[in-house]
Amino acid sequence: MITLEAITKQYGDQTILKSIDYRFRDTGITCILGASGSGKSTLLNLLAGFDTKYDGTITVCNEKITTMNPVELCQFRQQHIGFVFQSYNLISGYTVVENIMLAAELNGKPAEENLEKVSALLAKLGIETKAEEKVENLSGGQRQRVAIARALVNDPQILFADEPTGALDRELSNQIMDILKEISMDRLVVVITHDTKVCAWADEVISIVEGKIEVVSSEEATTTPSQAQAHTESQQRHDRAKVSIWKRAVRNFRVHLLRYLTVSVVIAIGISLFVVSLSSNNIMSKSITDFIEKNTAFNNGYIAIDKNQDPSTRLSEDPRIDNIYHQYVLQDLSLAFDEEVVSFNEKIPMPKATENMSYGIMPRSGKNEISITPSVGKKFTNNIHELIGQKLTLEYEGESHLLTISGIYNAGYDDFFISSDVEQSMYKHVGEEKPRSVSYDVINFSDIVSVTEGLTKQHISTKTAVEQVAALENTFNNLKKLFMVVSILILSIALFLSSVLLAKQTNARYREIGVLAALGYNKRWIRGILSAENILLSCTATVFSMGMFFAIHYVYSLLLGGDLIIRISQVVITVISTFIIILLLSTIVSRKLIATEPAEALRK
Ligand SMILES: Nc1ncnc2c1ncn2[C@@H]1O[C@H](COP(=O)(O)OP(=O)(O)OP(=O)(O)O)[C@@H](O)[C@H]1O
Repeated sequence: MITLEAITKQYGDQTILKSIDYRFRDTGITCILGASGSGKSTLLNLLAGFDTKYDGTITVCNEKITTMNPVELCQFRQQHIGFVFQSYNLISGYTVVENIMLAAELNGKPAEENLEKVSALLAKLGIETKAEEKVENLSGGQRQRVAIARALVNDPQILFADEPTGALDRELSNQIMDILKEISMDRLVVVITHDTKVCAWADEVISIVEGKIEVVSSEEATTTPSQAQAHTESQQRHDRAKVSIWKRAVRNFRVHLLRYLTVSVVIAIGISLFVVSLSSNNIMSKSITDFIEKNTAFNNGYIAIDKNQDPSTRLSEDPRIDNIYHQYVLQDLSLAFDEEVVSFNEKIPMPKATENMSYGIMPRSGKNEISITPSVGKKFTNNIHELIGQKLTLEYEGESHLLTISGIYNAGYDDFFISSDVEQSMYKHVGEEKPRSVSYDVINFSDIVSVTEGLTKQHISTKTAVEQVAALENTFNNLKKLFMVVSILILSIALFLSSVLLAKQTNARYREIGVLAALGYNKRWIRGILSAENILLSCTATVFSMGMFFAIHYVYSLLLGGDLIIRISQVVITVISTFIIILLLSTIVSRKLIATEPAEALRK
C-alpha cells in the first residue's frame, strides 16, 4: 500500500529521516511512536504529499507520489487518503453535515447520494442527531467522530490520524480507537501517537529512532483488497468534480459575516468621509459663486487720475481686465421717487468696491440699477430697506433714466452708484473736461488679487476690495486644505484598520485552508473561493460606503439645511475606487494564505 525507498528528509543541516526503506501493511492499524521531535509528523507530511522536498521515492496505492505536481497530489489525496487530526480541524460556523460534505463534494457524485452516505456514517458513529448542529457546539468526542466521518466519506484506502485521541479522556479515547479498529478491517489506518495504550489496538507498531524506522511489533498482514478498479472510477469522478466556488464563498461570507461587516463599515466611514471632503470643494466653489453674486462690485477697480498719469492704456493691455472707462464729475442731477426729489449739484465718481452694503447689492451692468446711501433713502421713506426693488428716476441733462434700487450702502452722505453702462452713457454730455478717475472690472474673481498686486507693483494706486477677496480666498483655501487633510487622514486610518482586520481574519484561516488542501482542494479552487469572498466583501463595502455617504448627506441637509454638492462623476469614481481598493487590499492579504503549503498552514 505504502512503500518508502531511501527516504531522506532534511531541514537545513538537520537530517530528520535517514534513508528509510519501509513497506507499510495494506490493512489494519499501524501506530507510529517516537519521542517528541523524532520526525513523526514530518513522515506523515511526506506520505500525504504535503511536503515534496525530500530524497527517495514514495509509492502509495501503486502511484509514485514523488513525481506528482501539486494539483495531482490534491487529486491523489481526495481519492486515496483521509485525515483525522488531534485538534479535529473542523470548519467553525459550518454544521456537521456541511463539514463532511466539504470532502464529499469533491467525489463528483450527486449531492443526494453523498448526503445519504453522510447520514449513514453519522448513524454508524452515533452522532446522527447532531447532523445540523454547528461543530463548535459539539463535545470533543463528538467533534472527533465528525472528523472521522469526514475522513471516511470518500472511502479512502488509507486513513492518517495524527494524535486522534490526544485531546480526549481515556473512555472517549477507547471509543475512538474502537471505531478506527473497525475501519481498519479493509484499509490502512496510520496513527501517530505518544500514548502507548493506543498501541493495544495496533496491528503493527513502529517507532522513529534517530531518523530510522524500527518495528516494535507486527502481526501478520491480511490479504490486500484490490481497489484498482474503484480508483480509476473515482479518479474520473474527481476530474468531473466541480467545486461550487460561489456557493462556498457565500457560505464562508455568512460564517465570517461579523468580521466582513466590520471591515465594510470601517472602510465605508473612511470612503464616505473622503467623498464628503470632495464635495466640500464643490460647496466652497458654490459659496464663492454665491458671494460673487451678492458682492457684485468686488471685481471693480477705481484709479484716481493725477495730473500726469492715466493708467487706461496699461489697463487695456491686461487681458484679465475689461469694461475700462474714464469717469467724470457730473453736475446738476436729481433722483425722484414718488413725490420726493433729491438734487445733487455735482456727482463725483467714487470707488465702488470698498463700500459696505447695508441692504441688497451694488448695481450690475446692463440691469439699469442704482444703489443709494441711507441719507438719500431716508429722504424717500423711513423704512429704507423697503426701497430695494423699487424704481426711481435719475434726471440728467434733460434725460430720464428709470432705475431699479438694487441696494443701500453705508456712506454717511448723499450719494449713489448706477449701472456702469448707464453711467458711461451719461458721460457723453461731459465735453472737454478732464477725467477724474478710471473704472475697470477684473473678469475673473480669482484674478482680483493678482491684478491688484500687479498694479501696486507699478505704483498705480487702485481702490479695490482686494483685502476682503484675499481674506475670503484664504479662508476657503485653508478650509479646503483642512477638509482634505482630515479626510485623507480618516481614509488612511480606515484603510489601515481594514488591513489589520483583514490580516487578522486571514491569519485565523490558515488551518481552514490547510484542511481544504488535506481534503483534496487544489490551489485553483482555494484561490477561487477566497477571490469570490473578496469580491463579495468589495461589493458589501461599496454598498455600505454609498449608504454611509447618503446618510451623511441626509444628516447634513437636516442639520445645515444645505445640499452636499456632489457630481455624478465623483459618485461613480467613489463606487469604482471603493471596489478596487477593497479588492486589492483583500487580495494582497489573502495571497500569502493561498501561497502557504498545506502542511505549514495546518501547523499554524
Ligand atoms: N518546517 C520545519 N522547518 C524546520 N524544522 C522543522 C520543520 N518542521 C519540523 N521541523 C523539525 O523537525 C524535527 C521533527 O519534527 P516533527 O514535527 O516531525 O516531530 P514529531 O515527532 O512529530 O514531534 P511531536 O511528537 O512533538 O509532534 C523537529 O526537530 C522539528 O523542529
